[in-house]
Amino acid sequence: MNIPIIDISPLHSLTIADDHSSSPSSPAALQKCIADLKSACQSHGFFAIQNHGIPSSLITAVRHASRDFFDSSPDIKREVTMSEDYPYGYENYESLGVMYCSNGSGGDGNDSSSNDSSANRQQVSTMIDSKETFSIGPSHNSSKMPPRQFPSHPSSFQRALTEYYTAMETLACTLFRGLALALDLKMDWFLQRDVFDVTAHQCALRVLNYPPLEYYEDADAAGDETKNKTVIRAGAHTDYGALTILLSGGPGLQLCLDPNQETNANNDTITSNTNTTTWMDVPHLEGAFIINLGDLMQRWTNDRWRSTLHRVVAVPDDIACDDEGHSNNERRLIRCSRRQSIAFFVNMNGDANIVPFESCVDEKSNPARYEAIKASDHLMQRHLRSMGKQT
Ligand SMILES: O=C(O)CCC(=O)C(=O)O
Ligand SMILES: [Fe+2]
Repeated sequence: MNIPIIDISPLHSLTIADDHSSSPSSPAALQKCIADLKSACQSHGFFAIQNHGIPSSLITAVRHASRDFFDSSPDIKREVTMSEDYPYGYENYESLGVMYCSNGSGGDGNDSSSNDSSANRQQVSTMIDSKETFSIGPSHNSSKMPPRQFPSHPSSFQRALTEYYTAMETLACTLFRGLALALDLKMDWFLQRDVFDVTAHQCALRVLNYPPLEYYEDADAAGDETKNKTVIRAGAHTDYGALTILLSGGPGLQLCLDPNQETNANNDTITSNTNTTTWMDVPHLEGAFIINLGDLMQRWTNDRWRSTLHRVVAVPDDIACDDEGHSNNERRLIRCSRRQSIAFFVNMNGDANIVPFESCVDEKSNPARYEAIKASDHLMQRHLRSMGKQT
């Protein structure tokens, strides 16, 4: 089983057709694209997109600028940090990571949205797991978010992130047209001024850096799924907003296929039997973006579309023998290279009123499961919950 790969070129011509400067792509190609989107949103809430229109030069520029930033001195990196007043900037998560046997376990237990019961996990050793991120918010004042701040170095950082952010806004609009049609809404439904407006949305761009890591594994564990250690780089979680446009930094992203993952968009009724938790590898496809739906979209669609639990695990890139006498096949040194990802979290206008879509509600057979909520209140609720503060 794999996530679907969807060619979104028909959505671009749909946009161009709007201003009558070009003929739309064939109706059949558009219909297939919409049907593929609908099916992916209902089944996994995850899909890859091709022909997205983002120039590879822009992607390379952000990758390089972000690598140079994370390679800078701690002083530079801490010039702009996340605080109560500024929910963006630099964050360094140095938590005590824990390795588990992969006997159906998952999650690092650090994330409040992780749904594992620790009773069923077998801890085999501990290690320091680290991840650094830098985020920016919208540039416009009417988003009610604080103005953007950048570190003084590298000089290319501000420009690369700013340009990438703008390109992602455009891609989000293109995707929203397709998603609206998949929900039997008018093509520009999501792009209304009081729903997702380029002068009022609260999208966030985050560059992520997972440093390289090394650990030992018993030689007899190699190839044995029940003995292999699973090293978690980002704990199991769902994303909060409408959708995420992810440029993955290599293999390691996994989504939860657990049929017992009973979750709603508030994430407050998650249950999971860890013995049956199944994680599916999301393939790393060079040149494609991974799209995953967030909790807000699940809420909006009255649980018809899915915000799926996902995590990042370390994937060994080579297995070397320890040069300190552990080459006798007792222990193997596992090396995992650095991972750099770029996530664009598509959040609606703060004031957007999120009421389950009529097309997803039936008074008798499938009544609305959620009250109306302002998009900014939903984000705040999810944020507070992730910090362990119930709302
Ligand atoms: O690093 C990745 O590829 C995934 C990151 C992620 O899921 C997130 O930041 O929400
Ligand atoms: Fe995520």
